[in-house]
Amino acid sequence: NCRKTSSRGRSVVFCPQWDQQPKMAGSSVFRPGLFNHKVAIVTGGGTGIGKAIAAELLELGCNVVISSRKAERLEAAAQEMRQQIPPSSPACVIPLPCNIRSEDEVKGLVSSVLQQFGRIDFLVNNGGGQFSSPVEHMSYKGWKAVIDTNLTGTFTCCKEVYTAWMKEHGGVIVNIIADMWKGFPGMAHTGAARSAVDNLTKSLAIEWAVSGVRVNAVAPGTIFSKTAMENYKELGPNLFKMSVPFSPAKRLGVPEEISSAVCFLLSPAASYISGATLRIDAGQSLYRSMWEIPNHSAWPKAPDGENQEALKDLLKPQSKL
Ligand SMILES: CCCCCCCCCCC/C=C/C(=O)SCCNC(=O)CCNC(=O)[C@H](O)C(C)(C)COP(=O)(O)OP(=O)(O)OC[C@H]1O[C@@H](n2cnc3c(N)ncnc32)[C@H](O)[C@@H]1OP(=O)(O)O
Ligand SMILES: NC(=O)C1=CN([C@@H]2O[C@H](COP(=O)(O)OP(=O)(O)OC[C@H]3O[C@@H](n4cnc5c(N)ncnc54)[C@H](OP(=O)(O)O)[C@@H]3O)[C@@H](O)[C@H]2O)C=CC1
Repeated sequence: NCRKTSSRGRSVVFCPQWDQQPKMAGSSVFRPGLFNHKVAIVTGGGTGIGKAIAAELLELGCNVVISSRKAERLEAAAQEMRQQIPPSSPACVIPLPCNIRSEDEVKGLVSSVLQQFGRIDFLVNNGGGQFSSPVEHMSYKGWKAVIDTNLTGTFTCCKEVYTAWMKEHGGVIVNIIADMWKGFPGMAHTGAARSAVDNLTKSLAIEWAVSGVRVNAVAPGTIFSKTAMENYKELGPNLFKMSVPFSPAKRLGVPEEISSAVCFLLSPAASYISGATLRIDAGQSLYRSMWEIPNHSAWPKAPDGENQEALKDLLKPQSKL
């Protein structure tokens, strides 16, 4: 009963929940059954943002494969999500462990999904992460772990899903990246990887248009979840608390604010959108950097001349300018 007729006689979709403020966690604003019989792989689908994406897809009737390294946590998340599926829904959720850093494991994941479901309509590359460290203290191994996960892992998942299914049948891919638009001091490895995925998204959107595959990215601002916070160990609570003033919203985002955008990009409502990156950050990327630069005199001096003299005058304690 979401369908209404507009004044021009067109059938439009109207969901009463759209009037609700705010959106309820665990309740999609999209039409129930929107993704009935579709099949999605959500990497990192057992925690945080990925779990919210998987739950919203399930609510919309999609069969969802959640995948990440830790099998037990994945199974527990799947059990929890199963409790929310109404008996009338055709949807199901299954956990399939896979480390996206391993090409063989990704190949295994894709072939298991095709064996079990016979199709893959959606791929959400959400699995990933990083640790905080200035570059000078970052080891080669640490840099590589982050690049292998966020960049190469995304490449591998995209390539395997495309060659095994989407090349012949079409599909939609959404890559989760980050707010790296001003660089990412303190987490330069992830900034470099996510920026590369932003570019990869555009290349794939063009290369795979011929197969009817749409490829987009979502760049979240600072999104709070317990698992995201725990990743940073004892630094976690402070990192997330410290981030609040840097959001124009003056609050952090939550995973459900990312999942609705991902569902939009996967849906027919986005049928003409490809190669785009949607920033979901309340404007954070347009605002202040969190990286403090202390006062210093290390910068190279400006060239001598009349402008430099005038500038010195301006900066004198009792300048008349
Ligand atoms: C001062 C900072 C200013 C920045 C402001 C921050 C604002 C708040 C944050 C907002 C943005 C949030 C973004 C998010 O993405 S939140 C989600 C976080 N979730 C995750 O990151 C989950 C997944 N993460 C991981 O699995 C790991 O972080 C990692 C990708 C690194 C993989 O780890 P894994 O344990 O699987 O890898 P390895 O065992 O192979 O280790 C490889 C080497 O990596 C180095 N390393 C790993 N962790 C650390 C660490 N905490 N500190 C320093 N170095 C680290 C290390 O060299 C590892 O090798 P060794 O163990 O042999 O030394
Ligand atoms: N929270 C935030 O503020 C932001 C998050 N992001 C990104 O969004 C995504 C989700 O993060 P979020 O939900 O917040 O944090 P979480 O830590 O809850 O999620 C990270 C997920 O990625 C999985 N993962 C990590 N490494 C691998 C791997 N090698 N293979 C497969 N799965 C892996 C983890 O599962 P497991 O350990 O079982 O493998 C976990 O489920 C991440 O890519 C994150 O970096 C981007 C911008 C901001």
